[in-house]
Amino acid sequence: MSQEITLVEVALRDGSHVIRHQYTKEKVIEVTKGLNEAKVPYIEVSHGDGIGGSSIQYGFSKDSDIELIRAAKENSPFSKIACLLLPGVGTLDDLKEAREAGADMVRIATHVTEADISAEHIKFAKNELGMEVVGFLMMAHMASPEVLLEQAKLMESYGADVVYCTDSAGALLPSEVKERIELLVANLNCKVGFHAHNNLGLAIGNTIAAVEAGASFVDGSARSMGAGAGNAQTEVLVAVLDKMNYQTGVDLFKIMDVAQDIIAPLLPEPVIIDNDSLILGYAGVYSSFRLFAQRAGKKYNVDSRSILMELGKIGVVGGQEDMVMDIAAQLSKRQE
Ligand SMILES: CC[C@H](O)CC(=O)C(=O)O
Ligand SMILES: [Mn+2]
Repeated sequence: MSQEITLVEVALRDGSHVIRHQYTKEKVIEVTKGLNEAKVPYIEVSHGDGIGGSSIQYGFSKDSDIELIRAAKENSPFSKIACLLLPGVGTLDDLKEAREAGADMVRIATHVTEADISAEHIKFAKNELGMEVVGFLMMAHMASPEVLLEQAKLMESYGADVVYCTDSAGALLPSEVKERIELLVANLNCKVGFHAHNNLGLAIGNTIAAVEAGASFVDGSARSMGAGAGNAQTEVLVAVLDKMNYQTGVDLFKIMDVAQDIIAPLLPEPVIIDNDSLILGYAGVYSSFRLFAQRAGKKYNVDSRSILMELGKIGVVGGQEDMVMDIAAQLSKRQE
């Protein structure tokens, strides 16, 4: 019997970074309808930085998370709706509103060494709201496999149904993915998931490495619509998994149509591995910092790659977006 793999489509959340969080209800409805026809099991809908992310720090949304989640749910007879929440960015009240608007699943995201801050949110989502809950450990390349496991165990102990190894910077190599996922699968009772970024051109390869190591949840974004060089491209992933005899239940032609006819026209430019995305993966920097570095580079007349290299050197993590301008200013002074 072939193994079942559950796919989470993230173009309506990770892809929000690509359009600076300007999704409208109408666009979300169009994409959601297409994904339902393609029989995608989960669709994640939120500001790129999770519910509550609409702010001066991360960029303001056009339509609110709650409106977008409600619009998706009302047009989603098949797919379940997921949302993302970072404790400290989104609150328990935000989560309750998201649940009332129709979110079936929440992914509680923390830096890879900070799982303890997810306890309250995971327990609230699971026990008070009756949601499916995922623990999402970001920037997984910054921790050893053993530390990742220790943090994953915490999330599992709070009640997470699935724990993800999240390669936020697209910095992991296939052997490193394999090592991490194997360790998680061998030592957790809950399911294990993997989220890739394609900055080193490894998103599909790393996702396959994760699946072969035992991950049963994987993320994809149609047309690779995610931060940096995007995620594992959903339609490609569906085709490859099918050739390998894994079952996703997703209709290949229909997901290809969503990517080409609905997602591609949304993109300001095709999502490719440009110089800045490549440096994200090489230096190990959060994928959503690419656009911040480009803006800071223009403002201070500094090569955005040098900004990203410096951010990688000092180990900047999600939530420290304001550091990008500071570093650009410092580099510009050094240039003078
Ligand atoms: C919280 C923002 C971030 O984009 C989440 C994510 O997709 C990642 O860490 O890769
Ligand atoms: Mn991501």
